[in-house]
Amino acid sequence: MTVAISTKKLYKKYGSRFVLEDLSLNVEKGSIYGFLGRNGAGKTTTIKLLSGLSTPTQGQIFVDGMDMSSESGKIKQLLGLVPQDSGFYDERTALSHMIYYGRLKGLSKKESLEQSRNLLDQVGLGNEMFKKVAYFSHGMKTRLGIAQALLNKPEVLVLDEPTNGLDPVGIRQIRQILRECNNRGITIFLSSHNLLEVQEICTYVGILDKGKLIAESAIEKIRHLESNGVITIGVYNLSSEMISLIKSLEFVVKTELKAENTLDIFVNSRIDVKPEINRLIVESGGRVFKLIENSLSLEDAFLNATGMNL
Ligand SMILES: Nc1ncnc2c1ncn2[C@@H]1O[C@H](COP(=O)(O)OP(=O)(O)OP(=O)(O)O)[C@@H](O)[C@H]1O
Repeated sequence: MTVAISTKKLYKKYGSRFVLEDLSLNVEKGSIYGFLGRNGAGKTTTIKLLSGLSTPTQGQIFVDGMDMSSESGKIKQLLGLVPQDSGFYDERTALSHMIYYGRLKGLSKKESLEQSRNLLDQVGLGNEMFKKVAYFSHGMKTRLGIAQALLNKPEVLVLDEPTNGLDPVGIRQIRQILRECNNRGITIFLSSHNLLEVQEICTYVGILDKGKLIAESAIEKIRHLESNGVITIGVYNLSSEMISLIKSLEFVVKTELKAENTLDIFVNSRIDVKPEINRLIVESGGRVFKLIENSLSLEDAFLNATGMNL
């Protein structure tokens, strides 16, 4: 794969405490990479390192093949950052804000005006460009932050929890904007603790837990980390012997008793194993009243991977 961002054995220490340890991640060019982790896992710390706002205690960062330690200036040119709290000047209009940042990024007056107008249109703020930022909603500010990051045509867009605190309409707007950016070839790296969000938009996911990358993969594979489906079986006369028999099946990862006679069976198999489970129960004298299969959500995969549901 062609790599847009990679880190090699990255460590970050605050005081005597490591908040990132041995972090080696690879973001494929053209992908939408979801960087998933709980509060305090180290997502913002990583984003600051990737965008050159902070330096690692140890390890290396490469963006588009360039080493951050020696070429951070060039990297900053091709990377657009949307931090969690973009500092906007309340008294400026959206357009004057954009032009100001365009100039800071080295664009000429004309280029800056042209790009600013186009980008504000792209993020749905075309009709609000003469409004002061002070009157913007949280969602509008997030969209303005994205427009700002897109000035000077970055190849990679890095966003720190872009949908945090937004309502469903705001979330959908951001998702749409990011998809359009990605369709134009921009690689997207976004952090989130919202599993559904990541599942909805990302093609790749890395799961960060207490400063360590515990999984990184195409989203479909993460979903299949331990089990790729949950089969719920209801048996009128479910017994502990029947549960033991089910547990002994090769493709069964674990079981969870939901109610007196209902069992969730986490399976890892590419073929439909319901008939085999049904046969086993019936042959042991069980009277089955329900047998359904649900695919495992990313949340379940995440909880499995972090061991939080044990
Ligand atoms: N400047 C700092 N000095 C000391 N500790 C810090 C500093 N910045 C972050 N930390 C600590 O590093 C850990 C990781 O923080 P970070 O903000 O990267 O997590 P996060 O995954 O982005 O969390 P959240 O989802 O809450 O934003 C936390 O324990 C935090 O308290």
